[in-house]
Amino acid sequence: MGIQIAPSILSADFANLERDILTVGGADWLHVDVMDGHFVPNMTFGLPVVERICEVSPLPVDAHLMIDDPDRWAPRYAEAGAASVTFHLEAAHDPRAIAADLRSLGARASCAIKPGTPVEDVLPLIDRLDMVLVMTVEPGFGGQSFMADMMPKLRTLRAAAEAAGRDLRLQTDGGIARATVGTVVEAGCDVVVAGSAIYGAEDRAAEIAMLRELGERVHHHA
Ligand SMILES: O=C(CO)[C@H](O)[C@H](O)COP(=O)(O)O
Ligand SMILES: [Fe+2]
Repeated sequence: MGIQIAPSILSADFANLERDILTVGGADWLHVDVMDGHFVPNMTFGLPVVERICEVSPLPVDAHLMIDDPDRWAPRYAEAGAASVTFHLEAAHDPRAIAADLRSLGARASCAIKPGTPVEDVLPLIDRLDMVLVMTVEPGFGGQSFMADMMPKLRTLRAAAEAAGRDLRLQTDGGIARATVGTVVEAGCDVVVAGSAIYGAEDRAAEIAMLRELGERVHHHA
């Protein structure tokens, strides 16, 4: 299996979302950041907008929910059409129940941890999850610097998934660009989110291809 690229529309032009969604069609997922102004100090959009994004996107939608009360809201994003739904462990009351709800709605279940959250907190859940997101910035904003000190979390998760015989995807989000994609893939990441690196590029399709190539080079040797 190769690596997957997930452009984050946080760095798109929100007045021209459909146009900007269509410029990243060569990727694998469309990464959609939902922020509620409570769990993170920033707001984006909610269910009605994500529902329309799912209708116009040629790529499967990877919803990253930076919101309080995912127990209540995460299943709604699966119903809205997201193929993968990531909730934050720090906000979840019953993460196992959320994961089960998402899967029963036909979505992939994914759990994210913030930089300050130990990887040990998510390890007991990996048999219920399709993906774990290791944040490589504090969630809330695009364009921040990559935190290389999160790489041990990826190594621990990759080893635990292998030991359990689990086909677990590992995603990283925040500060990923040409200079850092090899670092995350080498540590075990196979789903790479990039916002400013892709949307800030003059040729977005070429940037996606470049990130994929740089990641694959490391992936095959890892
Ligand atoms: O979840 C996020 C921020 O909380 C975004 O997905 C992330 O910001 C991507 O942007 P960049 O690649 O510019 O760091
Ligand atoms: Fe994100």
